[in-house]
Amino acid sequence: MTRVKICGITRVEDALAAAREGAHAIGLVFYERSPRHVGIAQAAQLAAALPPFVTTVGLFVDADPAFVRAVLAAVPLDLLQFHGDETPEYCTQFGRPYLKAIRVKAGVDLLQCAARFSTAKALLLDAYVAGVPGGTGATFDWGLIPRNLPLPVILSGGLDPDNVAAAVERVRPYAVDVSSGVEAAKGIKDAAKVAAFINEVKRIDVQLS
Ligand SMILES: O=C(O)c1ccccc1N[C@@H]1O[C@H](COP(=O)(O)O)[C@@H](O)[C@H]1O
Repeated sequence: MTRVKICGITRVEDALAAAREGAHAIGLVFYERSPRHVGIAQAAQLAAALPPFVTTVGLFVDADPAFVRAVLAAVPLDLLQFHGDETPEYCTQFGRPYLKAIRVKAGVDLLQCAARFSTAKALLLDAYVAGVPGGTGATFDWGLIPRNLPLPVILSGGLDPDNVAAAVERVRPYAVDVSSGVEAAKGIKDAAKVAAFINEVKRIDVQLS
């Protein structure tokens, strides 16, 4: 079963709609320059609104460790997502499970990345776009992903209801992650697109089983 994370949630109704449609995780963006950025109080409300068994992921980009600790003290995050140039030592200092995002472009050695971030729960593979850390809606060449990565792969970068089935069929990731591809506007999810995205993942899973 391919898990689904819906990232960049800013409204309780969007969190509930994602959970209702079967999302396994939601992502809260603690990166001030993102149009999907949430404050600590808002994030606490979003996390509290979720039903059980939906994972709450906190996304950070090269954040001050004191800020990450402040978020952790106020918001019950299940998993941390580090989406910048963080080192393994930085990522492990919080004593929490984490995902390490790698922005993929030609020449990147993902086997080396997996060895470097062996303490991560998974590698989250996103498209490299110069000057923007993520949430770009850009895809990358899925052929750059080795078949024998020793960590689970969470595929992201420009996924949407129209391409996610092809992505799952090609990459066979542990999970897929989407932000802009299911939005009505930046930070506002489109419930119909979220439903279509998750249904496409379920459909291709059945077809591949
Ligand atoms: O969503 C954001 O605004 C964001 C900002 C900074 C870093 C990462 C961000 N989102 C993550 O980017 C990828 C791909 O997003 P998209 O589907 O292409 O829009 C995804 O992992 C989001 O979690």
